Amino acid sequence: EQQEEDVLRELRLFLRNITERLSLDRRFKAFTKPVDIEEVPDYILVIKKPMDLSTLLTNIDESKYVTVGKFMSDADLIWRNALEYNPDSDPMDRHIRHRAYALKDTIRAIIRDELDEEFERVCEEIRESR
Ligand SMILES: Cc1noc(C)c1-c1cc(NS(=O)(=O)c2ccccc2)cc(C(=O)O)c1
Repeated sequence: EQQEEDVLRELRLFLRNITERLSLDRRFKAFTKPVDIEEVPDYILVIKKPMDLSTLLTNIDESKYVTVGKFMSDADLIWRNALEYNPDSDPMDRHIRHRAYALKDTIRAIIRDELDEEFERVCEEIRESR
């Protein structure tokens, strides 16, 4: 009913705000768009579920996330994929891994500081009721 739509709208605003802030951070430029298959042809052979910040934003707009937890699983794919595809000790791989870990820590710090547990519990109840 209307209250549920109000909660889901507030969730979309919260998640859009986080995603846009991450996209503005220069450290995360390589995570803003899907990895370019022309540039990195074997990427989709290695990475089963590509994810990036612009795709997160589209998913939010399409009401794909009913809880912060569902959003977090997709957001975590971004840095997990980067660690998986760039495991070597050469400087380029190390550089993208440092940014992947910075993304992981930044997402968790924002959620810990800004997500109201009671709000997430209400979102979980809506998910279970659907
Ligand atoms: C991400 C990612 N995961 O594996 C790799 C490898 C990367 C990655 C991919 C690219 N090149 S790209 O054309 O696919 C692109 C450019 C700008 C925004 C988004 C993607 C650049 C870099 C970089 O560090 O600059 C990293």
